[in-house]
Amino acid sequence: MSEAVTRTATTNPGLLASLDPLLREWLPRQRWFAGKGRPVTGFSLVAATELLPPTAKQGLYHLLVRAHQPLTLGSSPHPGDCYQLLIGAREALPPRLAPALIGHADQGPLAGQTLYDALYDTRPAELLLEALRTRARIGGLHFDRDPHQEIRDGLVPRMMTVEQSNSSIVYGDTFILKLLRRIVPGINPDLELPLALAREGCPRVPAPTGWLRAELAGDSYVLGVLQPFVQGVSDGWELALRELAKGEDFTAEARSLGRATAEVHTALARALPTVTLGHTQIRLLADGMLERLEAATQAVPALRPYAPGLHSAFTALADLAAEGRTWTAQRVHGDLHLGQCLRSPAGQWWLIDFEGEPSKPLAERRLPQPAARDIAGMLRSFDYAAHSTDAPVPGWAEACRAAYCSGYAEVSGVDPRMDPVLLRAYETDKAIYEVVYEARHRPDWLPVPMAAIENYVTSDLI
Ligand SMILES: Nc1ncnc2c1ncn2[C@@H]1O[C@H](COP(=O)(O)OP(=O)(O)O)[C@@H](O)[C@H]1O
Ligand SMILES: O=P(O)(O)O[C@H]1O[C@H](CO)[C@@H](O[C@H]2O[C@H](CO)[C@@H](O)[C@H](O)[C@H]2O)[C@H](O)[C@H]1O
Repeated sequence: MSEAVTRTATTNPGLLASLDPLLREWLPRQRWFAGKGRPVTGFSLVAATELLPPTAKQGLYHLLVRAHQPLTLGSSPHPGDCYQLLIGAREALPPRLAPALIGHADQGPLAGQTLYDALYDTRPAELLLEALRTRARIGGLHFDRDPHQEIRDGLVPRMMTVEQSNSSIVYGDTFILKLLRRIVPGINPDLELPLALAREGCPRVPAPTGWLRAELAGDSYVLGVLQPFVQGVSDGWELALRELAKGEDFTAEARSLGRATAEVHTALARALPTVTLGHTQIRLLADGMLERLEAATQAVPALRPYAPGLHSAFTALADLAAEGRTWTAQRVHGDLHLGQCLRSPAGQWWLIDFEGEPSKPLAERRLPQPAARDIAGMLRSFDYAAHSTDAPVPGWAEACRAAYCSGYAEVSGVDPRMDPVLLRAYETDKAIYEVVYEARHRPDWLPVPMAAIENYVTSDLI
């Protein structure tokens, strides 16, 4: 295997001739495809790296492929998002790889071969781990690791089957490798923040063991992060729904989650620069929220009747800044919700997935922001859980929200409820984001954030 990973890479633009017709069908169906609802008008190959010696029987290609999509119907094609793909080619697929099928190529260099998503396949997955272990460099792909953490040989890979925005492979219940699907140049917070937290010795986040980057035309792209796999965990979302179904209280867990969030925020504020936000910056923040509201009402017409009411949450924030109020901003998680929190059987909470909101530009995701942004995300999540159950428990979300804020205050010394205008602005912004997210990805869930939207415009309560 090490022979394979040290081979010189080749770039083969002809591959697209084989892939194009198949990707047009397959790519838009993937959960992680970011351009849903807009037709794909073509592809261009950003990079292609052969990871196995091509034989008549099997091929393995690491590809970065740009999908061209017009911004709106009839407009000119825009450069499009770039996706990371690991494409396998075989004469025929064994039944265990049926879920990975992309299609049968009938043109180009791979004509006659069956193409599939090779992350599901054992040998390609092993090869990625081996490359990280040996710090391999294959063409523009740089595999690296923390020299202080050992990566054992012989760990058996399995593809994760949970709903997620990227794709992850678990190795022998010891490591988890997340391969980012939509990739952008620059420092990715999904690697940057866990590395910074590891340096601070923060025990609430798994410390990165390895990482995969691409160096292309002077730009660096983070493609994947390997972390220790926390065994036997349940995520906060599963736990919350389980307790709700039993009509059980979740406030002890919510409080402990508030404490864990504050631990992470405190460590991030120590590890990376903080700034003070004054009138100008808060005005920009509020303007951004207003713009997102405007864009969301275009995308989801059901939001339109609520727009004036939602507007006031953002103007109230700008008004406060105009009166001279300032806020501290720091690096934050950026997309915190119950599904990003894992609880180990020993009762410890771990926070994962520091990518931020994937739809936002990287530079924006890396800006220091008030910690209230993450807190608002979690508060929304308790509300989501309460609205997603068949057996609603009156007051459940409110009690969890209060316990979470109390736990947060116990560790940080700051109770988020003391800043209701900021919290409300962030919660409203998050609920609007969720409306767009659900409309695009899970239309059946749209009523959940819509209920919150309705509530925000009819109540003053946080
Ligand atoms: N270190 C870990 N230990 C155990 N499970 C993990 C770990 N990291 C992620 N997971 C599992 O993988 C899922 C997806 O991870 P996440 O980082 O949220 O990916 P995505 O960005 O694709 O949504 C999580 O919901 C969790 O179930
Ligand atoms: O894929 P990610 O976890 O990075 O985040 C995206 O998907 C989430 C759904 O899987 C979405 O979260 C929303 O639904 C959750 C329940 O499934 C709920 O706990 C969250 O509060 C709610 O925001 C998230 O917004 C989106 O970015």
